[in-house]
Amino acid sequence: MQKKEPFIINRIKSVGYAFKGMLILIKTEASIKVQFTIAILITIAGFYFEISKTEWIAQLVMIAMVMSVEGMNTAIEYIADFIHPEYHKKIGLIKDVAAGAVFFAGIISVIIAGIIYIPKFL
Ligand SMILES: Nc1ncnc2c1ncn2[C@@H]1O[C@H](COP(=O)(O)OP(=O)(O)OP(=O)(O)O)[C@@H](O)[C@H]1O
Repeated sequence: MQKKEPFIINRIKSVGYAFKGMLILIKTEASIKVQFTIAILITIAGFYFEISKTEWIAQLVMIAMVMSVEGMNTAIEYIADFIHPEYHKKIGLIKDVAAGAVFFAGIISVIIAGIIYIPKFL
């Protein structure tokens, strides 16, 4: 029987796997690369325009939201391609719906960015 590893070792390993997954997303996924670049630029803008604490919270939540949902979308695409690499209407629907979820987060983050930054130019 395999010896059960201590809880803390198990948790540390899980964080390691999650970190590896995050690096894979940033290094290999074009959409994540674009979103990561936008996240850096908008963070620089946050410092430049000295946005408020509430604006920082809204901005950071939206960065996390978009990148997390995009990561999940990528995982769904990987599963879809693994279980059915050939063309199938249902796979198309699954991928479209997963991409649609990212779109929700994307639209809301553009609106929030507008609420934060448009008044800085008026
Ligand atoms: N196996 C398939 N069967 C049917 N339609 C597919 C299939 N693979 C992809 N599609 C269609 O092509 C679209 C793009 O799929 P793809 O896997 O290329 O995602 P992507 O463009 O890389 O997405 P992202 O930019 O989020 O990474 C899907 O939303 C779907 O409409």
